Amino acid sequence: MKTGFAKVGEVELECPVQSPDLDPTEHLWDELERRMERLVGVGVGPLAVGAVGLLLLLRMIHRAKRKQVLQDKVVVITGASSGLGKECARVFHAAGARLILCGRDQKRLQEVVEELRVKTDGNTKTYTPCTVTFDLSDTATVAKAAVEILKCHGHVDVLVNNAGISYRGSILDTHVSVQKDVMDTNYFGPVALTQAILPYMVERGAGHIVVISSVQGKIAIPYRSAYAASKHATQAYFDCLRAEVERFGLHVSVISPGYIRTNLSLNAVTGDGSKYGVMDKTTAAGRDPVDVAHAVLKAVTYRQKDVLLVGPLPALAVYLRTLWPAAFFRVMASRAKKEKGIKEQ
Ligand SMILES: NC(=O)C1=CN([C@@H]2O[C@H](COP(=O)(O)OP(=O)(O)OC[C@H]3O[C@@H](n4cnc5c(N)ncnc54)[C@H](OP(=O)(O)O)[C@@H]3O)[C@@H](O)[C@H]2O)C=CC1
Ligand SMILES: CCCCCCCCCCCCCCCC(=O)OCC(=O)COP(=O)(O)O
Repeated sequence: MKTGFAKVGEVELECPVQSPDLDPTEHLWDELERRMERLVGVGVGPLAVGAVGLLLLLRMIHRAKRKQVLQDKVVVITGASSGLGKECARVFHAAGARLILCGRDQKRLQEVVEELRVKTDGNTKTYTPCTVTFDLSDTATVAKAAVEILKCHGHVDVLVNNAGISYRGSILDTHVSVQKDVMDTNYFGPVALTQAILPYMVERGAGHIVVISSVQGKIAIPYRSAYAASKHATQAYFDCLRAEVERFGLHVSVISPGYIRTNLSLNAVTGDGSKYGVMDKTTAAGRDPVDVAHAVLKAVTYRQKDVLLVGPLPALAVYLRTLWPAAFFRVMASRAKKEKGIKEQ
């Protein structure tokens, strides 16, 4: 699909154009005109009409761009059975992508497929997703899973490495095997999957790899050693990848959210490998996964390289870690003592 220019008054706007003689944005302009006429009809002032018109115009341009980037594209999502992965499945499906949903539990994946099978959007051609079941922590089987994935549609346009597990525990009480397990799921699994699919993307000279990291990929907080380490490693690996594959026309997005309202804390492991099983207040008060899924879609649409999705305090912590590390370490040490109920000297 090419990019062309649509003229509105004296302003030239960049919009996607399918071919020189067929402009898919034409119906958008008609719709905009209809809506404006309706607004003028109910007596809204010209300035308000202009503002609403501009917003509608921006939304239409965004939708056209999204369609251009995602309609019919093959999108693989790991951890699609729940939480953020499930929401990503919903938004990428609605954008017209051909989905390949991955997880360990075929029954739960199938429930997502059934939900999406019946959901169709009038304006967008949608597809029934495929599923591939495998355990990311078993890196030996990931290459086999990649073959299954590639069999679905013959190629992959977008790989969303979303699956992950969290951890809670003090380093003193944590088995090294737990450190390794978290690293396998959150780091070596996505690395193995990415490296199995990458040669096919390079061969086609097209592809976008997304990884869901965390703000804990940028700052390390106490009692999260295994998780923060896996996310720091993730950030580093995918930053290297981005630089290395740019010359093949491939794109890499690292998404680093703060707390999201999912089952992440319920599913987290502790220092002895047992399930934490608690819905933390921070998780319950986190962002709506739907909003985060839309941010992932936006990162793919606009090829954003590094997206930090946090409030002002964690954002400040990220800058503090770089610009004034001593202050950051003080805050973290004090946080560690507070969590153990130890009074500051
Ligand atoms: N929730 C939050 O506060 C935040 C989450 N994130 C990140 O978002 C991502 C998604 O997590 P979220 O949706 O919150 O949590 P959930 O626990 O709801 O989802 C995790 C998903 O990962 C899958 N998964 C876990 N272990 C494996 C494995 N060994 N092999 C294959 N799949 C696995 C699970 O699938 P199944 O069990 O069916 O196999 C599940 O679908 C993670 O990478 C997480 O680190 C980042 C920042 C904040
Ligand atoms: C001089 C001014 C100092 C101000 C410093 C502010 C320091 C604030 C600390 C902020 C810490 C933010 C931690 C955020 C953690 C987070 O959002 O993690 C997201 C996840 O990945 C969730 O995982 P978890 O398993 O930990 O729930």
